[in-house]
Amino acid sequence: MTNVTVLGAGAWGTTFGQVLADAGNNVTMWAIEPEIVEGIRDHHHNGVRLPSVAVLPNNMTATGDRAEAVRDADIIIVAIAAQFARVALQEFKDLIPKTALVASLMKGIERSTGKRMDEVVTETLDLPAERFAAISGPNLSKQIADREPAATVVGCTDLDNARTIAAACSTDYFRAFVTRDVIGLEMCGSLKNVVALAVGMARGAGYGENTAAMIETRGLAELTALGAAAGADPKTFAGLAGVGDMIATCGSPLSRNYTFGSNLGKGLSVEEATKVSNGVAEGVPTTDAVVALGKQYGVATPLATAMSHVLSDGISCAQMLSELFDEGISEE
Ligand SMILES: NC(=O)C1=CN([C@@H]2O[C@H](COP(=O)(O)OP(=O)(O)OC[C@H]3O[C@@H](n4cnc5c(N)ncnc54)[C@H](OP(=O)(O)O)[C@@H]3O)[C@@H](O)[C@H]2O)C=CC1
Ligand SMILES: O=C(CO)COP(=O)(O)O
Repeated sequence: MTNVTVLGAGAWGTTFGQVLADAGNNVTMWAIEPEIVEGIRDHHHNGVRLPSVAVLPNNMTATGDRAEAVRDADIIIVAIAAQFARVALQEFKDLIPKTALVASLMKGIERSTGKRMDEVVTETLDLPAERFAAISGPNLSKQIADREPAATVVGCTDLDNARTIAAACSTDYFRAFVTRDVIGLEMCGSLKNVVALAVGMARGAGYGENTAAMIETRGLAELTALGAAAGADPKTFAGLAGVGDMIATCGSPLSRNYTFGSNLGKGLSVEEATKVSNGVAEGVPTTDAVVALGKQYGVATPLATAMSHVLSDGISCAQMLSELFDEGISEE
């Protein structure tokens, strides 16, 4: 029996814990908040972050004790809001078993450093690259919590380790593919959130499918160019973690990023949209990091730049859309 520990009992962390439990693993959730720990451990319920699931599986428990959480773990899954991953993981640095594999569900770029989560996790835990995996795909948590069929991609430079993690999270409703392209998965997952903010904003402002499709395809071109410059395999962007996640996230009010954008499009301020957000909208802090990465790699990032002007300067949706294009006629 494999012992899997999930750090962070948010909506996706808890849902993924359920997937792992359904796959037959012993699952331990670690959370800071005592209310969440007690809820999962004593009542098999996470009423704070995943109230839609009435009863979590029996082979899923929780603790607030860091050492106890990871002591016997074969696999550790990190599901903490990206901007807090470094500070949270520092506390685990000397506790992680020397043979454990560590996988990240997070989709964001650290704003203060411009680093991807693979960089943040390996650096903070002093973990060799071959023991780190990124997990990314079209994975809206509520639908997977309802056990609707879905798939994801597990990326690790060591394909055998990717396969081990993929096997640990495979169930009759959840399928995991593997890749070596960790950078591609990280860039897809992080950058599509910025695109979802823009699509949500356009939809919230009342625009239709043509506008959404325009933003999505221009966004895909932008994230492919930036990802390739960062070292990703461009093929990854056409797969589940790229186009797949873009379709799911940009088309669903279940996405926190889409909904955040939609609220901006309806006229809410960034502060107001943050207040009503049902969980972390990673695209918000990631937007500026994408702009900075674009400058670092010499890649144009008109979409992220326009969204940055929305978030920092409060420009309108129409202004944001007009900033996406040059004055002249350009080749697609
Ligand atoms: N929800 C989804 O559908 C999907 C989410 N993701 C990604 O997974 C990651 C987690 O998302 P999700 O679980 O949905 O997010 P939630 O907003 O539901 O939860 C965020 C998690 O981060 C934790 N956290 C925040 N700050 C700290 C801190 N300082 N120390 C420790 N823990 C902290 C929260 O703990 P606490 O509850 O105690 O505040 C909570 O467990 C994100 O990067 C997201 O982009 C990826 C695919 C799908
Ligand atoms: O990444 C997701 C779906 O794959 C979830 O998106 P949100 O974080 O916007 O809810």
